[in-house]
Amino acid sequence: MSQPVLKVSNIKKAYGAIQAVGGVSFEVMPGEIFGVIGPNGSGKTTLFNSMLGQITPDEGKIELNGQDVTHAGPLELSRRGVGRTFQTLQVFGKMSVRDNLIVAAQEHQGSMLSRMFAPSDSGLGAKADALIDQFRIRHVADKKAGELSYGQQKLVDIAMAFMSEPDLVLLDEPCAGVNPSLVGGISTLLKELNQNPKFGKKSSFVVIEHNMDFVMDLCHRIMVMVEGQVLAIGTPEEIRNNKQVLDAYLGS
Ligand SMILES: Nc1ncnc2c1ncn2[C@@H]1O[C@H](COP(=O)(O)OP(=O)(O)OP(=O)(O)O)[C@@H](O)[C@H]1O
Repeated sequence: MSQPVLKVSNIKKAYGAIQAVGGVSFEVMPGEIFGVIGPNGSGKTTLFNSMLGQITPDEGKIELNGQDVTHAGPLELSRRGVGRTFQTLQVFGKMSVRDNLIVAAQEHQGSMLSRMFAPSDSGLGAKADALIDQFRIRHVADKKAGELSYGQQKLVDIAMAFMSEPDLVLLDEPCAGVNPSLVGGISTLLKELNQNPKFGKKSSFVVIEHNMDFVMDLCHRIMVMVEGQVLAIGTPEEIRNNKQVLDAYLGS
């Protein structure tokens, strides 16, 4: 059996008396799309921020491809192959869509100094163009990102995470604020990126999302969190039919 891309073991994080995450463990396998759901305040964001090096857990271990990254910061994690999208848009509104993608990859590649001496786009333009086609945003590639609709900006935001050819992409509410008519398109796109990656390298995804239809349709396995604990991990079918999940979350 292959090694997990991500292995999270007994992560705990408290804020004063609030145990935001109270001992969470799971594994994400290569090529897997793993969903994290749970009611507001169940600890999803705290867990995500631990995996992204933005907060240090009080206890537990996080391993990426078998390496301990529990204390790695966001930049180191990015260099080790972790891409991310944010709940709120991170695009530069005054820059073109294409330049946003190029800058996202440069951020990943190195320091300001190394970038100053690098050729203008270091071959990243071709990569940006490939993603622009895959994301079907060619018609807006030269427009300022700030002039695009929110849904289109969200697509640019997601594409930015794929510029660094990540092993693992953490998607924080990719459907938040997106017009329901676009949600199906995002799901199709993510499945396509998972099955037929543009750069010949399969990524695993961890997705936090409140839109249940989207999660059930997209994810191979889903983890349900309640009050900082794992209530269940299973396939969409198993989660849909789990009585505890229905009582604690889906049925509410
Ligand atoms: N920086 C912080 N300081 C104090 N308490 C916090 C902090 N961040 C989160 N919490 C608390 O930890 C608990 C878990 O919050 P968290 O944001 O991780 O949940 P969540 O599942 O992501 O919620 P949502 O779905 O609303 O984003 C909540 O009780 C929250 O109030």
